[in-house]
Amino acid sequence: MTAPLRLGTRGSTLALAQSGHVAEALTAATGRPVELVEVVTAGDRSTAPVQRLGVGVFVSALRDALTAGEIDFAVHSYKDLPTAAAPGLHVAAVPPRQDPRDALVATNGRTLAELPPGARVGTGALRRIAQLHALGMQLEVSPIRGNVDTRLGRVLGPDADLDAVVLARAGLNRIGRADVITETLDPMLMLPAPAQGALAVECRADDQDVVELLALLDHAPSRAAITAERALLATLEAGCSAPVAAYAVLAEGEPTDEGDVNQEIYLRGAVISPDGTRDLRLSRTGTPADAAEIGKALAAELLELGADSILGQDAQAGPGTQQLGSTE
Ligand SMILES: NCc1[nH]cc(CCC(=O)O)c1CC(=O)O
Repeated sequence: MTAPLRLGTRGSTLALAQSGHVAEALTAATGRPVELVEVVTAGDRSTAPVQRLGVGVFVSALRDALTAGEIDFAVHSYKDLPTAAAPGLHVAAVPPRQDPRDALVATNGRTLAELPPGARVGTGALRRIAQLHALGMQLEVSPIRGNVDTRLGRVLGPDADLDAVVLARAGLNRIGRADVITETLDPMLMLPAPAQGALAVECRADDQDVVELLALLDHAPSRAAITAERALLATLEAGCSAPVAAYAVLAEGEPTDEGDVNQEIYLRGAVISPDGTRDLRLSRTGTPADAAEIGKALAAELLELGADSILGQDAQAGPGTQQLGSTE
């Protein structure tokens, strides 16, 4: 009998759901048993705002366990991965992406448009705070954090103190709570975080057996979309901490003269000041093979229009808004 592959995971409901899902898919594809190994990260132990901690805190303990050989692979929410490459590690699979959109969970079944001026909306991510302000609806946006259940409790629990929260639809789907969503937000209004809804399955780069097994779970269109979104983020990120959003979709483009089907990638990106008063949004189209170049080119266009001054403005806002990883 083959020894089970060890999959390192955080202990949160969301992480366990994601890891369990990948474990099942891998066993189905390879026949290899997978064992879950729980790893406690600094992010799980702390209650400080994620903006201050940086999302890297959720990731580093898993990466340390990988490097030390305590586990064979790990599953991350891709949007929580810093854009800097991790030495010696390799994202061997990007499984089919879940719904990347953000979702509103409001009291009394309300949609965003039904929230009155002064309504209290909770969210932790600067990207969401900025876009909520940019709507000009006089919403009172309060920073919240905690796991998905904690955040839902701010609206649905006995001690509810908010009118609504904004969360990733993918997270709610994965823990079986999509039923509480009162509106799925249009990406034109609430552009998702780069790589939202996607998973990164990571292992040691030199662990050839595991690299090959995990590659069976890779979904090329999802990887192309994430590549474009993260190239945009990485290009804008140089020392920045401002809200950056990006969303790429793959679609069938115009057929070639020979009648071949042509895949096209459509990337939309945004940089918004935290108070919502400066809001740059652009898009760009190309072929999936050029995903990274499209992301870089769109970032360059945003910088040309002044994204750097929005990013710089935010960097001067003080330690409370300093970021160490992505803005989520
Ligand atoms: N911010 C934390 C986080 N990291 C990943 C998800 C779930 C969605 C995903 O996998 O992209 C969430 C929750 C959320 O943003 O509401």
